[in-house]
Amino acid sequence: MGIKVKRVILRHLQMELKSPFTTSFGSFQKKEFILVEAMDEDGLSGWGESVAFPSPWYNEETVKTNWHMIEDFLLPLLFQAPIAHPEELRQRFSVIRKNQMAKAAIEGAIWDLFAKRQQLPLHKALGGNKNRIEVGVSIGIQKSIDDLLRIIERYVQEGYRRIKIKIKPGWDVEVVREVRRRFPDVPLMVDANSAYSLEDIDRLKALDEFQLMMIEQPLAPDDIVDHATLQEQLNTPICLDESIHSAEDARKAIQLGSCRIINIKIGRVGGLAEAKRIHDICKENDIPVWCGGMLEAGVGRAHNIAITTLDNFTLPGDTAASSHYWTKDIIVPEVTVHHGTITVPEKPGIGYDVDRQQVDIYTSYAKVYHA
Ligand SMILES: O=C(O)CCC(=O)C1=CC=C[C@@H](O)C1C(=O)O
Ligand SMILES: [Mg+2]
Repeated sequence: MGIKVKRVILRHLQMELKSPFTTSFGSFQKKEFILVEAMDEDGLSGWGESVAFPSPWYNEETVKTNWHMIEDFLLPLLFQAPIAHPEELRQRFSVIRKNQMAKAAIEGAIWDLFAKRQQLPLHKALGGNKNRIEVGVSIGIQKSIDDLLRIIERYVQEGYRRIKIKIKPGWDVEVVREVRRRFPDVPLMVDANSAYSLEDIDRLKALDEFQLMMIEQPLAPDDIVDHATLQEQLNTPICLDESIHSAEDARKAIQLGSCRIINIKIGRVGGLAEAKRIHDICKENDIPVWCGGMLEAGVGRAHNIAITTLDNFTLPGDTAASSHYWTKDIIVPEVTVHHGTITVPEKPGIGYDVDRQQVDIYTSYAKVYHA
């Protein structure tokens, strides 16, 4: 018997980050996002989180475009017919071009609902096979190299399994050299968020001497051709983030040799089902994957933990502890990291309870939609 979604509540939340997060394209002090609650006939709730930011810096979606897409296009499709399995939504939503983050927010809530109805933890419903996952941490651009070194020191001591730092022209080779001098053995990677072009090839080649695990998304967000040219000339593996929106994109990037690693973000690729497909294609081609982060609150973080239990997620992801971002998260218990690992929760669904009181505190407005 399929899932009949009776009601969906969209909430607009605002949460203050403990410290600002700065990348090559901008700085965030607070997180503004849409939380999705989908209810079935039995009164069970499934939860999803949109990872779109308020401004279209990382990609073209925003909180407002997501709200519009969900309200005007995706909810009518969702309410149209019962859902036997959440994987059906990929097909049902395919009449809407792109808008992956909006689709993923709804699909995530339905996966949670589906798993709860099956009395299964989400990671089992997805076919995962780990009870513990390894995680790293992503550190934004800092005011000074000394500040950066101090922050890295703290996370290395906390046991995070790899350190990712953000780079941009003017904050790259010299910074990485200092980090390596101080931490010669730490698993280290850099993320450029598309701040370079092929004209910067010498600068990027200069990073080869630092034994980086990878360089994430050095070139344009819509490119896989120049990345192939660059990868040919670099020893360091390129990891694609912004350029991969689907399993088809992954197939083409692998075929062209544009990368040796892929960062999977559930929101960027349109949901858990597509994330799984990318995982599978990468696995067939010996391309390791890891789970990226979008400064998620607890619900999105729980989805990230679940997908990371698939076996080709062999590299530590960006899923840091709740306390790395928030004074108080929206789930109970919060996500905690011990010796660089997270214990995968075994409760049905996303495995954490949503703290409704905390959600209310962060909610600026909400709207209820009936089937
Ligand atoms: O801690 C996290 O959630 C990861 C943060 C992170 O690295 C990113 C968040 C948001 C946009 C990007 O700058 C980015 C990334 O590109 O991976
Ligand atoms: Mg990235």
